[in-house]
Amino acid sequence: MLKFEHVSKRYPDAGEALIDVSFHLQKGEMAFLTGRSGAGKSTLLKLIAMMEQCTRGNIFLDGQLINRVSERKVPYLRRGLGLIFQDYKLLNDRTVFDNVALPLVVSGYQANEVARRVRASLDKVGLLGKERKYPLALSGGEQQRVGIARAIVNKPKLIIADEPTGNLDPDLSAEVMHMFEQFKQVGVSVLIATHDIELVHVLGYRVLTLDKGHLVAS
Ligand SMILES: Nc1ncnc2c1ncn2[C@@H]1O[C@H](COP(=O)(O)OP(=O)(O)OP(=O)(O)O)[C@@H](O)[C@H]1O
Repeated sequence: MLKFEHVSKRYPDAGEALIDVSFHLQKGEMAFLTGRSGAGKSTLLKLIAMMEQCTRGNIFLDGQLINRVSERKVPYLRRGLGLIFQDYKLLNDRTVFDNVALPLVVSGYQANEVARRVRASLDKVGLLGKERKYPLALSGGEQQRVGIARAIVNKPKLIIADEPTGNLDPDLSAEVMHMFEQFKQVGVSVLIATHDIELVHVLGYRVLTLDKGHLVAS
């Protein structure tokens, strides 16, 4: 599903953020990405999200080479990805429904299909009754679930999450992880960057560890 082959990334005027990173994440596999601050976790996720380009190596997403794709193709390829962020990145002047609907509207879906899919996504994260609320009227855990509903509404094959539980207490973090496990069970691959070593060990999934840009455990 996701394959890194000897991937390196150097930012202009900065050192190497990733050095010769290779790994393969299978369909329906869930893994954590850990490492100290500055180890390169966010950089690795940005390469997958096509927000940055690697300087060496190849990255395959579902068999397609995604480094060096033309700008025109990026929105199309991103539809196969669900992106989740620590700070939710919701539009606070739009309702929960509109936030979740956004990727579908951008993709040009008909209104009735949008409504059907948004409700299905909100149902999966347990927020069906909150469609008309605005994000700031929700708790942090609920806002993150809106972010998750938005990430899955396009039925992605791979979910990547950058510190998704960073702002949540342990109970809510466990709840969010449980949701990821449910996606995994229906064949979605999930890669989660986190500092929360305790949570990683409790759950017992594969751990990819970065140290100063090198993948030291996978
Ligand atoms: N846009 C950028 N321009 C220049 N250097 C950058 C940029 N983004 C990251 N870096 C550098 O690349 C290295 C890896 O950073 P990255 O953000 O990927 O690490 P991280 O493991 O996600 O850290 P954190 O846990 O603090 O988010 C760091 O040395 C950082 O300063």
